[in-house]
Amino acid sequence: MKVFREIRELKEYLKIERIKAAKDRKFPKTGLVPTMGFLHEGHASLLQRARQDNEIVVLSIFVNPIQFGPNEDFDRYPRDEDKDLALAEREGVDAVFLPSVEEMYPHPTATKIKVEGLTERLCGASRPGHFDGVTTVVGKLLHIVQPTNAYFGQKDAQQAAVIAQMVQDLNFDVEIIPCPIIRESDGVALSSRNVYLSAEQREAAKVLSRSLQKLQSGVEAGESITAGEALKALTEAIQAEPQAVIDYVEIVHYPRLNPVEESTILKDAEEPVLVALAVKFGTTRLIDNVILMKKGEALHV
Ligand SMILES: Nc1ncnc2c1ncn2[C@@H]1O[C@H](COP(=O)(O)OP(=O)(O)OP(=O)(O)O)[C@@H](O)[C@H]1O
Ligand SMILES: CC(C)(CO)[C@@H](O)C(=O)[O-]
Ligand code: BAL
Repeated sequence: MKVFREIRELKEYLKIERIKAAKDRKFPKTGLVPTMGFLHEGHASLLQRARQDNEIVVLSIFVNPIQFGPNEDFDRYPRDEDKDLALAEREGVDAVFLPSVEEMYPHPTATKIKVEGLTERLCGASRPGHFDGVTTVVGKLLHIVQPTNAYFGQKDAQQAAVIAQMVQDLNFDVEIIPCPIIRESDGVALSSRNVYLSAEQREAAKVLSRSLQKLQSGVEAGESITAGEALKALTEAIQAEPQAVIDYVEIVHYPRLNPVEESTILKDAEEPVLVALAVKFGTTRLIDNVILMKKGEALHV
């Protein structure tokens, strides 16, 4: 496994790998998995999917300062390079890209990529400018690596939709592959930020997946619950947990994120429905969601 800290070195490596393959009249597919590190089994699942689909797998690890707000956790975001490299090696990654902030942003960023509309709701409303930072860094990574496929987790469902929109609007030649949420055995979605939680907060955090999954199994079992009723039930369940402070609970169509009418019976919705929430436990903000779809329907971003 190769580790690159400079853009120039990574591009040179990819060029050589592609020239070598071209001699055998092959064009190797490249899969990119962008992350902020402190890797867990959620990240591993993206790497496994990338390994299945591609000849070359590139993992990027970069805690991107421009997607954090001034009062957010950029400085204390968890980092563990040795552990990350061991997980990457275990998953058969070919190249890890670990740039410094100066390498990615040698000048104050005069140029940003902004996706309008989709970024104004949900996490975009709570974290102004966040998605401009995400699309700018992902745009740069896509240009640097030129992957065939790029992999994003559905835990960040809005992020996957925003990136897919950017790729479509700006004609990036890449397939965006959404991957399912990986959860702990008690239902809590894996997240690097879970390390911030005290034992009591970690216990309380179970309310998120428990209430989302209750809704999902009800809808899948054919219950006629409306979007308005679902929103009320979810909000009440979370408010009943004293440690939890709701940032938002929303029910929208996916991937366009347009609101679902309160009177819509969820099991009859024409398009997939995203039930998404962001909830604070102390200073730690967690997100989680479920996507309600018709049986056998495939997820598109
Ligand atoms: N539990 C999970 N299941 C599937 N994918 C995940 C999971 N957690 C993170 N990912 C995906 O991994 C990629 C990198 O995410 P990131 O490094 O921010 O990890 P994270 O655990 O979500 O961290 P954070 O705690 O900052 O939200 C994103 O595409 C994200 O959606
Ligand atoms: C996609 C990403 C790596 C961009 O910094 C980040 O937002 C994340 O880890 O989900
Ligand atoms: N996984 C999303 C990155 C962030 O919260 O900044």
